Amino acid sequence: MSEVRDGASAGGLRCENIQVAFGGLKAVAGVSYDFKPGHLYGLIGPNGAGKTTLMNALSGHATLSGGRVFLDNRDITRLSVHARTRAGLGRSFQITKIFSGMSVLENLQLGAFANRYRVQPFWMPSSRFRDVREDAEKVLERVGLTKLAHTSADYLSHGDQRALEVGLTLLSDPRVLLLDEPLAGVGHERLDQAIDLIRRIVAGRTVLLIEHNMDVVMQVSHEIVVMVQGQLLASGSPDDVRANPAVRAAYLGEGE
Ligand SMILES: Nc1ncnc2c1ncn2[C@@H]1O[C@H](COP(=O)(O)OP(=O)(O)OP(=O)(O)O)[C@@H](O)[C@H]1O
Repeated sequence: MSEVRDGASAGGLRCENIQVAFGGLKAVAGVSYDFKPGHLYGLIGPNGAGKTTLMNALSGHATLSGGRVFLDNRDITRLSVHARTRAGLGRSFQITKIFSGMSVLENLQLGAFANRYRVQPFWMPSSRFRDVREDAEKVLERVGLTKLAHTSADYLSHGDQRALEVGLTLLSDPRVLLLDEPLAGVGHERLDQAIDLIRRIVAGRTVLLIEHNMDVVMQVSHEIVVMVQGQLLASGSPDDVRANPAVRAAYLGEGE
């Protein structure tokens, strides 16, 4: 487990009675939680439990049928995705948002440009802007992709694609980071490296991580939050959650 950085005063994310429905299906059925600054929360639960939908609700990608979201005690429920990003909330996706046909660095420059100027001018390469280039290069190094800067994103391994994806999220330097399966598809032999990367980039940020690999999520999280059928079943330290009979019955015991 990584240390909680002292002085991480900003980055509190709180949700109250979040509800998201798809037709008659209550994908998230009243979730309230207080995510404390600088802590890493592993969000786990069986397939279809509502984890991604809850993340979408927090990031503004899902329409709420009820509830409120607060970032540092500011009500952000009605803010757009972009306004939430500007307020300090970053989000990565399960399905990669990388542009094919562009290099790793070009992807980051495009993201950095959109982040700073909110539009991409089609008449001028974003690499011409020094601030954009610097933002991109800083992130490139942080996610360990410097050597692959000029490689086409199409030829990256799954692990490097995930690293680029996380890098795109880091461009806005979010205080709160929502990571949806950032290790999906990463080969066993690259897993330790990928975990190291996650640990490095999340230091000092508030993080909500969806991760299906139980060993990984128990290893990196300060606290585990368990969802089942759109609701919170339990939360607590990895050891407490692992030992919780209700969690074992509903989830961890699956397939045993
Ligand atoms: N856009 C959508 N339209 C209709 N139903 C949806 C939509 N998105 C999710 N659902 C449904 O909502 C429920 C919760 O889905 P969600 O993807 O949030 O679960 P999850 O816990 O993230 O699952 P997984 O671990 O498989 O990714 C599921 O029954 C899913 O089929």
